[in-house]
Amino acid sequence: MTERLECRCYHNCPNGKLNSTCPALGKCYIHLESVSHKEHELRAGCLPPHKKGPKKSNFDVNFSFNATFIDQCHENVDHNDISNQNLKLLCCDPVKDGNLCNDRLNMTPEAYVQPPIAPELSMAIVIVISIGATCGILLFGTLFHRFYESRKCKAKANGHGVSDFNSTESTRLMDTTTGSGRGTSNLARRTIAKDLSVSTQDAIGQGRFGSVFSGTFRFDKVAIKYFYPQCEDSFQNETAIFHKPTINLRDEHIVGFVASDIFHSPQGEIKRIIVMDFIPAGSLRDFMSRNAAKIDEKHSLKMCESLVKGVTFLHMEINGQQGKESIAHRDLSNTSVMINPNGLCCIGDFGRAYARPIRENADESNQKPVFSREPTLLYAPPEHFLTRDPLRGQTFEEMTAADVWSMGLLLWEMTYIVGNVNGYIPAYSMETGIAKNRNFQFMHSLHSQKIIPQKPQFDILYKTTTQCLTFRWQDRITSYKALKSLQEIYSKPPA
Ligand SMILES: Nc1ncnc2c1ncn2[C@@H]1O[C@H](COP(=O)(O)OP(=O)(O)OP(=O)(O)O)[C@@H](O)[C@H]1O
Repeated sequence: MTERLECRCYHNCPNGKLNSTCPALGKCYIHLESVSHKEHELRAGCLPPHKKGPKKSNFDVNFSFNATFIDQCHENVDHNDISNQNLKLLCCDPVKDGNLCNDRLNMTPEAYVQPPIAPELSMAIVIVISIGATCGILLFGTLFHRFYESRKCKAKANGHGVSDFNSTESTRLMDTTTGSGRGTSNLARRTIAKDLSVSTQDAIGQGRFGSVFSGTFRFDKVAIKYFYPQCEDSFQNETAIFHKPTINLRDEHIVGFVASDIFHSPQGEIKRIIVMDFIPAGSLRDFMSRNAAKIDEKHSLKMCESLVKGVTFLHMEINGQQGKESIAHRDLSNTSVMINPNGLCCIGDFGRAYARPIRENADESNQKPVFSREPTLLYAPPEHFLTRDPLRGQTFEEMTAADVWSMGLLLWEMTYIVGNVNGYIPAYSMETGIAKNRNFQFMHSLHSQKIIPQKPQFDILYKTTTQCLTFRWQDRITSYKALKSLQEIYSKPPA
């Protein structure tokens, strides 16, 4: 009785089993394919009997195996046909080599060869890389442009290149109106647009970051600040502060925020506006320049107290539903403080402000991000020029101490004006002369001399003022302490 010969089969058995045997009609094979460096797939099974003739012989489809492999196991095989270098096939003849001969075939995987990339795939990779490179160049270009624009903004902020009111920028802003002459014309076309009207004639002033117009919003008189396109970060910062749900800045000492908006002008330019309460008397500088002779001791003290109250309110963290985060203003000056109809100070311009999140630890080492916008140099504290590393962020305590310095200079201005026949004298004017000279280098050399403004005639607040004007920020009193000192002074009966 002749023995019925079989081959070992893995993954390719006629009975569908994983590991079994199959009837050996021809040769037995093992087949190892390396899928990667680590993964190798072993198959084994029976090949159909070899037939001479066309390469792709009609063998039993039950084996579902590629005819190319059959040829490799017979004498007429062309081994150069094997295109896949990660594939190895060995055969044995069960008639000569014995039953289940492929069990004894030994095959180890060879070093995995990275298969060549198909031309379509390489084309796809080339396209993806080209698109990526183009996007990268465009992105770089955009970033460079924005960096350049923000440098321009900073240059303006430092007092270089601030155009006067007939500048191109102003003209462009005016172009956004219908230009119908007197009367109002609608500027904003979206969200707040239907309620806002502004006249081309009603320009109030111009700062480093935008131009201010007066207008009406839902029948209330408002001031509308149009930010220069390159000063987007100031607009974003101010808008973010007023829109933060954790900050409620409704207070008599803060300029009321009405709305902010971004829209396209009819010329397609992007306009960023902040609408705020209109303050008829304008800034502290405007008010003191126009009313120097009228400011007496009583009014001076009221103005000083209201400023200190405003700064204390900003610095204070208030818990509860109507609470607020601690805010450092970081750009207090004679133009960011306004004078309300009661003749009291209210603080505006939050383009450089920083709000400390309520739960944040007051840890001094907790450095805040560096802001690109420069403060108003005259009111910036000495450390801004002498010791600060511009690449290093500040702690929140340094920021509030900087506010206290600026507040000290404003207290000095509001007391120095009393009885001063020369009218309004901004801080350090005697020392720095013409305003145009006040660049960074100038302020650096001024503060290197450790000069603080001289004692005014009306000197009741001078002690508190000097406690705000210490050269080491760590030695300055807090705004709250300044408020307490002022209230103590006011409570004393006149001598
Ligand atoms: N809410 C307002 N009501 C009335 N006038 C305002 C109001 N806000 C600003 N102004 C006027 O517009 C001027 C320009 O204000 P803006 O805030 O643009 O710049 P600034 O504070 O003067 O200077 P900078 O922004 O460069 O520090 C002010 O000096 C003030 O006269």
